[in-house]
Order: sequence, then structure tokens, then C-alpha cells
Amino acid sequence: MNAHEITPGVFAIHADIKSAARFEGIWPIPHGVTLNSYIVKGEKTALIDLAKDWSGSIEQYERQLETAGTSFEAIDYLILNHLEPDHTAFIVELRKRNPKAEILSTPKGIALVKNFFKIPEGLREVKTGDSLDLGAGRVLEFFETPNIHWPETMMTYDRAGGTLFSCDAFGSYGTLGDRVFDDEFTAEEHAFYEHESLRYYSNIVSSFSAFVTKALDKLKALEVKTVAPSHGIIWRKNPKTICDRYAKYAGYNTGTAPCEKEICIIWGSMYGYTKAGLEAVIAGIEAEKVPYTIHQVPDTDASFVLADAYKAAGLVIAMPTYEYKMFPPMAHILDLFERKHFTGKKALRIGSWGWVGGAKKEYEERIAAFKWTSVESVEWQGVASEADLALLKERGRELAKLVKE
Ligand SMILES: Cc1cc2nc3c(=O)[nH]c(=O)nc-3n(C[C@H](O)[C@H](O)[C@H](O)COP(=O)(O)O)c2cc1C
Repeated sequence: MNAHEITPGVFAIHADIKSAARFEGIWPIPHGVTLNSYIVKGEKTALIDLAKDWSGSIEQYERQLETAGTSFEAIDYLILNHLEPDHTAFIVELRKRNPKAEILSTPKGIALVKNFFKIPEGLREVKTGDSLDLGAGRVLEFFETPNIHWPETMMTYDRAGGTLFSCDAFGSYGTLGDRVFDDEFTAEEHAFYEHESLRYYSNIVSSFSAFVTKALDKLKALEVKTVAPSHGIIWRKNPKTICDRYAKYAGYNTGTAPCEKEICIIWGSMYGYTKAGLEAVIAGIEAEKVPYTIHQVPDTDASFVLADAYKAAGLVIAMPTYEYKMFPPMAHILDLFERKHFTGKKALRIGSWGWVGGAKKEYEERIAAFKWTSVESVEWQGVASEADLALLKERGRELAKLVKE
């Protein structure tokens, strides 16, 4: 694969990773993930971010550097926007092959270079407002954007070409193949990557939405012609599309953008009693014509549940009591909701119990901090009666009406 030229002297070094089953060891990536790093040339050459190791990775990476007219040995500066290992794995190899290349990152980033990789020298701390003159009119500017997605994170901006190297911000799952630019994909392909970027955001970034909003504010002053993230599509035709999308995603759990008027139904059931009650709830939702997605746990991986639940204004949580508490796979989902700050939802909880219940109490304790608006929950012993089913349908309607407000 060749490097992709973004503007004269600026290249994307792009790798499709298909060998890993999961991202961060948690989130399934059936369609893989891309890793982008970038070469910027003035009189001096900068490499922005690196890549993770994969089979044959160094050789593939070197071949792309060659097609961009450079090599590990010719790099003058290594700029690290983010120290997560998927963007830094080659750092030791680069330092070995090219001890003169200076490494630039935020003060927290430089501390990680020292502590992670035991590289003690040839390091430069940069802060917001600092810049690096590569010569020939090419100046790179740095913007600290903490917690997108680690505390040390920054973005780098090439003012001459208007390219923003945003690292994990504006990223997505999904490999790209030989195309990397937004104008090279069809509407259908964009719909696929949009869902993968929502899944990426809800899995990886949603805990840090307040920081995303702050970073987007900071970037408003820049004339961004191309958004060049570390994962996924490079946006040169419509950079606003991905910026707006991220602003919307950040708003879902900080309240700066409304969630979608839809319901995500998450259910688990051992013997089908809760499921039968859920069908009545669904009938109520359908009667109100509110769109919904539905996921059974644990069958559907939490990664996909999070994506649909993150964007939905409404949630149905359907589960039985299990050992005096919530059905364990649902407890896992609620634990993730807490960690990822899924606030502000409208929710209905239902479920069957056998002899004394317990799920309701644990659920209510768990969601107390979530700032959700709850429709009164419905519980029943064993098989739902006709009266239970009528009530369940009614509560489904009630939730749907709330979502439509
Ligand atoms: C492993 C296990 C643990 C259970 N623990 C409780 C419990 O602590 N309290 C209770 O009231 N019912 C308990 N039950 C009973 C179920 O909650 C009850 O049968 C319910 O109707 C199952 O609904 P489902 O078919 O949707 O799974 C338990 C059932 C199983 C299989």
C-alpha cells in the first residue's frame, strides 16, 4: 500500500488491522480498525504518531514511508499526540534506528515516553500555543486536548494546509482498504462508518464528552480544511460532517444535543417469562410509532448495546431477578452505563421474579446517580397475568410518549 498524499508534502501512512478480535481487549472489531499516522515535510520532516505492532508491521510501515519519500532514518521529529500503545508501538525501534529524531509531546506525554518506554533524552515538551517550524513555510501548531482520550492528549495543526491531526478524536472502527478520504466512499459506505464511529464513540470516548465539547470550542478558531484522525476516514471534502457528528455525540450525555427520539430495548431472560412481558411493552411502543432497537444480553456484545443505547432517548431494561439481584449480564451493561456516563435517559424497567425478587432494589440503587427519568417499573411473579400484560403495554406507551416529547 502507498502513502496517501493529503496536501503537497503531507501524507497519511495508513494500516488496516484485521488480526485483532477486540479493540482495547474489550470491544469486538469484526470489521477491523485502521491506524493512521502522518508525515509532514518542510525542510525538516515530522512523523505524527506511530502505530501498533502487527504481523509484518514494520516492513509494511517502512514501505509506505518510502512511497512518501522518507524513512525512519530521515525523520527529524516524532510528534506524539497520544501515548496509547496503538499509536506508539514502534517508538523503541525508531529511536534505535534514528537516535537523533527528537520526540515532542505534552508534558504528560513526555513523562509517559520516559516511563513507558524508558527513553530518557531527545525529548521536548510542548503546550498549547507552541509550534514547530519545519522550514519551507511549514509550521505545526499544538493544542492540548486533555482526556481525548488520555490526560496527555493533544492535537497538531498544519496551518499552511489546514490539516488537523486529531488523533483519537473524530475516529471510528472499521478498516478502509485502499481508500482513506471521505470523498472516496459511497453514501452506503458512509452509513456503515457512521455506525462504526458511533460505536467507537460510545465505547471509547463517551466518558470524556465534556472534554470533547471543550476541545471543539478550542478548535473553532482554526480553519480546518482536513480532519486527519488516527482511526478511520480522513475528511478532506466535508470535515464539518465529522466535527458536527462528534459535537452531537458529545451532546448526548452532556445535554448539549438531544438524544434521538427512539428507544433501545435491552433484555435478558432465563426461561422466557420476562421476554413474554416485554412483548406487551413492545406492543405499546409500536402503538405510539416510536422506532426502537432491541438487544438480548448476553448474546449481543455490550459494544453494540452501548452504541444503540447511547444515542437513544429512551431505554427499556427487561430482566428477571437472579440470586436476589439483577440478572448478571444486565448488571454488566448498567456498570458500563455508569462508567461511560449514560445520563439523561427516559427509562422503563420490567422483569419477572420467583419468590421474593431483588432485581428492582438493586436496579434502583444502581441508577440513582444516572439522572434518568423513570416510568414506574413493572414486576410480576412467574408468568405475567392478563392484567400484568395490559399494564406492561400501557407502560410501554407511556415511555414512548415521553420519548416523543
Ligand atoms: C439461578 C436462578 C436464581 C434465581 N434467583 C431468584 C431470586 O433471588 N429471587 C427470586 O425471586 N427469584 C429468583 N429466581 C427465579 C426467577 O427470577 C424467576 O423464575 C423468573 O420468573 C424468571 O424469569 P425469566 O424466565 O425471564 O428468566 C431465580 C432463578 C434462577 C434460575
